[in-house]
Amino acid sequence: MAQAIDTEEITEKSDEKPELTFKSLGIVDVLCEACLRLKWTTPTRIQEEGIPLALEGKDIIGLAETGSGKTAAFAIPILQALLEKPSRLFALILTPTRELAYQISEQFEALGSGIGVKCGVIVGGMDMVSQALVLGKRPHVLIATPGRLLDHLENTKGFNLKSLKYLVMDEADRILNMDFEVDLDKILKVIPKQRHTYLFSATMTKKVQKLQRASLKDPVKVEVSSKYQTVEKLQQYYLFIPAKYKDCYLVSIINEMAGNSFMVFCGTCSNTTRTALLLRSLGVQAIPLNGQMSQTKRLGALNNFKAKPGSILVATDVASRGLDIPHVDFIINFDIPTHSKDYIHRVGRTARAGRSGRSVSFVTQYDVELYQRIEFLIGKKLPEFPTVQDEVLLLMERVNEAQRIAKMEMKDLEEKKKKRKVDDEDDNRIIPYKKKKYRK
Ligand SMILES: Nc1ncnc2c1ncn2[C@@H]1O[C@H](COP(=O)(O)OP(=O)(O)OP(=O)(O)O)[C@@H](O)[C@H]1O
Repeated sequence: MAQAIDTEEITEKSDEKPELTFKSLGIVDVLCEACLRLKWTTPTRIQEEGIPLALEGKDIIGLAETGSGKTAAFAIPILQALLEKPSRLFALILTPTRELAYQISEQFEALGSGIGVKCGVIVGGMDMVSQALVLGKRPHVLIATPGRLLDHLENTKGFNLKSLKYLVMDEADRILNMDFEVDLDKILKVIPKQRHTYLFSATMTKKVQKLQRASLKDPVKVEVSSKYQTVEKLQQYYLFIPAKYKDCYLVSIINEMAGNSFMVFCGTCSNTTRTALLLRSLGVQAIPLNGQMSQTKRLGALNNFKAKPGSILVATDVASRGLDIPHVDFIINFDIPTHSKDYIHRVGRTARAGRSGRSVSFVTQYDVELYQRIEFLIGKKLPEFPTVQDEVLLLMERVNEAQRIAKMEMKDLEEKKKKRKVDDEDDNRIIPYKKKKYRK
């Protein structure tokens, strides 16, 4: 009898799966401790599958849904390699937007705090002096938007691209669809062949495969989601509305769901400004974010939104990729995205790291085809968001007044902008050479 109990115990124990931890993936203690400080106890799937391969030295193409921890999937192995062979200018991370570049830098710093990692960020809109200052500090990890990066790097004294051991393209499909391909070709030529390359995104394109054939050495594909998968815990809806009532429906949903943090996506920069002004005149905390804003204003807007749960970020697709703001619980596609793939990234700003979230896409009589393309891409038919039109239209009078105020304020802003332009042109006449150089 005693014998039988023993055997049962042994069988039970050997059936147990060994606990999955960062340590069990081969991560050194100092980095495991950093993960624990961030309250990450278990690796996510892309980390579980990607990190061991990266530690073996493989090149990786990683596909995993939004909010699934791809940043750490490439950051942890790079930090571990850096710890083994400390060297300056060790890794170059390319990413499509400025906000994302700073976010990635913060994540590297949080994970690498125990090993004293130094990060530098170079983004569009920075002048040459600031860029030179960043490079002058010779960071271990350089995070950059591609832009004219290589020209700057080549012209910077003492900067040797040959020291780079790691190249990452975060949101790889987006980077490869930007206008920077010439730069990329150059970068791939200059960085030594024995570099390690990681391409990560929640969506992939043929271009990534092309690049892979052209310049990666036998990469391993780690696909833990399908190409166009949205997050399981995200409740997605559409809402069919006549174009002339759009504003009313937006205000109605925001009123009804007051207390939630929203991201409202618009198709143009000017619509983000107009919509934010309209919401503000109705007493709603709305913050615009678009690519026409200055670097300082963009970062300010984002920090403002992050610091104020319950507020509303009204943004173009400049905010659709990669931004990780855990408290976002509602996405509104006020203008339907023209590229269906952007839909996946936009709605992926909520329901991150296992949380739940909701999204609603406004579809007017002009958007039906675009919307059908989205449904086809994600492979599902979405339910309609429940609203009562009669109740929504009760807001009409207040919204009309807010529209009028927003229109006037837009006009004011445009006039101010025109005046600034004239002032700039005057400046140009005084110091034409300097201005030209800085504007490049
Ligand atoms: N192992 C983990 N356990 C718990 N949370 C994690 C873990 N790894 C990462 N996270 C958290 O998950 C969130 C999303 O991570 P990240 O921004 O890297 O996602 P992503 O896959 O790059 O998303 P996107 O495709 O939208 O860019 C972050 O807040 C991060 O802190």
